[in-house]
Amino acid sequence: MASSGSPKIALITGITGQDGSYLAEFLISKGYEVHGIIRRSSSFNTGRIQHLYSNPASHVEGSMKLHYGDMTDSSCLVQIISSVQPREVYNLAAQSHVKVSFDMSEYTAEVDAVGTLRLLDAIKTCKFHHQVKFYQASTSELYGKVVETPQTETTPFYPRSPYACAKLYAYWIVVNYREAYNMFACNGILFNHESPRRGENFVTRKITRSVAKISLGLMEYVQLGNLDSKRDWGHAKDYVEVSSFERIEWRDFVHTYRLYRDIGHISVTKLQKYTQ
Ligand SMILES: C[C@H]1O[C@H](OP(=O)(O)OP(=O)(O)OC[C@H]2O[C@@H](n3cnc4c(=O)[nH]c(N)nc43)[C@H](O)[C@@H]2O)[C@@H](O)[C@@H](O)C1=O
Repeated sequence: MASSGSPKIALITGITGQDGSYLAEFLISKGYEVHGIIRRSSSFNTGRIQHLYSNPASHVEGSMKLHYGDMTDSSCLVQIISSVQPREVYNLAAQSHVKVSFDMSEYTAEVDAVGTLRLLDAIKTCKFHHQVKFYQASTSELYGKVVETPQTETTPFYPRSPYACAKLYAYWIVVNYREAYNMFACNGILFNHESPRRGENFVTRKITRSVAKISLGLMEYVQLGNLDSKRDWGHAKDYVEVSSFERIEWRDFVHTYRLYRDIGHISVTKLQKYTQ
């Protein structure tokens, strides 16, 4: 167990993604020992965190350690939690593409919904549920067919995709673990957030990449789908910092939400601390 002088230990699922990479950077800059779970792939999938290796050429890890695992594999989650002994767990792993969730709905539910349960259960199986702070990357897609605008923590959910339905289960299982086991478990409901590291099949990167290609004469036009969609956009770097327990410890979170709202975002970053 880490003593007070030891670095804080955080485990991030989805560390190779846009948010995972920014969160890893942020926590490392705060002196954390960061562990990440990566899926085995025949090609390297660590492009976004490559610069966090102490020696990128040889993949020698610095204050970041990677573990092979998968949200669909309970035993590997138990094994990783028991060996890492994290104090903070950030669950950012997901099949995160809304359109793809209609094509791969069962897989989306396995990873996004049951995967969250597996991770919580792994923490409990290891008997770490009273010492771990757990953050769940929740989503504004829970509001789906919105019931009121702007949305707040009390706005009813109305999910409209297999992705949103899976994330709704994850949201409630986190609440349930908090209430049933008195676990410090939080949901951060994040609206769209973008960056140069955004996946290329999300609409922002699709447009920016297409514009670049058009300007270079490599493409004639870009074809889009539904142009009536409305989104609230922020920068991923800001969003993960607000979501980290590093920030929550020194700032009242509801105040942070108000700050966000007051400066023009309708983003609701909801972190529900358990109440004794
Ligand atoms: C908060 C939420 O945010 C993200 O979900 P998303 O908003 O669906 O992401 P997007 O950037 O792919 O789409 C934005 C909107 O733009 C529409 N759209 C039109 N034409 C195209 C088009 O050609 N491609 C794409 N991808 N979208 C298009 C599309 O139908 C949608 O209405 C994920 O992080 C998700 O994980 C999450 O939690």
